Amino acid sequence: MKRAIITGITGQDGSYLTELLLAKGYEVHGIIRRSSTFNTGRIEHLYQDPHDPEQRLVLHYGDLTDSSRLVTLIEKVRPDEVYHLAAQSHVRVSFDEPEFTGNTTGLGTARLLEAIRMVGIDTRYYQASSSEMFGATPPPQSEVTPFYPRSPYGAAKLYGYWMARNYREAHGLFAVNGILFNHESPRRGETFVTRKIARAAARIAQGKEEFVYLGNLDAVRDWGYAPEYVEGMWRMLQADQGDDYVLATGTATTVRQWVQYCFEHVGADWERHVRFDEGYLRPTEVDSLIGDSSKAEKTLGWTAQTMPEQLAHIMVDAELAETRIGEP
Ligand SMILES: C[C@H]1O[C@H](OP(=O)(O)OP(=O)(O)OC[C@H]2O[C@@H](n3cnc4c(=O)[nH]c(N)nc43)[C@H](O)[C@@H]2O)[C@@H](O)[C@@H](O)C1=O
Repeated sequence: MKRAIITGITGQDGSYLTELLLAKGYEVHGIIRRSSTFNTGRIEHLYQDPHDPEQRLVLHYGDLTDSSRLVTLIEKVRPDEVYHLAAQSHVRVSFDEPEFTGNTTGLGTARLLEAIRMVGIDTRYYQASSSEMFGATPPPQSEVTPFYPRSPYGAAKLYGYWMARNYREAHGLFAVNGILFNHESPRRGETFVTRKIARAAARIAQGKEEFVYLGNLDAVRDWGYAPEYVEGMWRMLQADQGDDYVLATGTATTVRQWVQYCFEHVGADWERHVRFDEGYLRPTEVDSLIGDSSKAEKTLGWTAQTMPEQLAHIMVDAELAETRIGEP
C-alpha cells in the first residue's frame, strides 16, 4: 500500500486529493494545524472512525513553521509521496501579512524539503506552485514563461518553486512543480472571488441578500475545476522523472463575465446587485493569467474538461442546494 503525506489537507485541493488517493488504495496522512475551532469540515466525510482498522486516513497535528515536527512526521510516516499544498494562499491578505506569508508559504517549503533530505527517505515531492508567479508577464503563460510576481504571495511561491527545483538538481530529489492556474469548486474558500460571487448570486436569488461588494472586475483569470487539477498532481508524481508542468484551461474570463455567468444562471440582473468596494483592490494587480498546458497534455495526457461557464453553474447550483438546507 502506498503512503502519502498531504500538507494543507483541510483545504479545497487537499480534500479532493485525499478522495482521489483513498480511491486508489493509498494510506493518506494529513498534517493539520491545531485550532480551537474545527477546521476539518472538507474531509469529515472521509474521516469517520479513527479506531476503524480499515481507516486509511490519518491526521497529525503539525505546522509549516515547526521544522522539528516536520522531521519527526516524515520519519514516522516514511511516505512514498509528499504533496505540499499548505500555504497562506490569499493574495490580497499577503499584502497585509507579507512576513507571515513569506514564513509559511516560502520558508515552510524549505523546511519541508529539508526535513525530507535530513530523514533521507526516497520519496516523490509535489510542490504547489502557482500561476501568480507569472504576475505581470503577459499571457499565454507556459513552463518557459519568465516569472514576475506582483504580490508577497507570488514572491513566496516563486521561492518555493526554485527550492523544489534546487532539491531536484542539487540533491536528486524526485521533485515536481505543478504550476496551477486558478482552480475552483464548491469547496473553494468563501473569500476567493469565484465562490464569493457564486454564493452571493444564490443568496440574492433567494432574497437573503441584496448586494455583493467587489473590487476589480476587469482582471482576467483562467478558472478550471479543482477535482480535475488534483488528478493532474497525482499524474505528475507517476511520471518517469521530476519536472514542471502548467495546468490550465487556456480560457480567458474576466471577473465581470464570471459575475454574468452566475447571475444569469439564477435569472438576476447583476448590475442591480454588484457594488464597488475599493477595499478589495490590490496595491498591484495581476491583470491577466491564461495558461498553456500543452506540455501536461503531451506528457501526462492531462487536459481540463470543465470550462469556466459550466464551472460557474456547478458552483451556483451547489450554493442553491446548500442554502436551502434547513429552510422551512
Ligand atoms: C492561482 C492563484 O489563484 C488564487 O489567487 P487570485 O487569482 O488572486 O484569486 P482571487 O479569487 O482572490 O482573485 C481573482 C481576481 O478577482 C479580483 N477580485 C475582484 N473583486 C474581488 C473580491 O471581492 N475578492 C477577491 N478575492 N478577489 C476579487 C482580484 O483582484 C483578482 O484579480 C489563489 O488560489 C492563489 O492562492 C493562487 O495561487
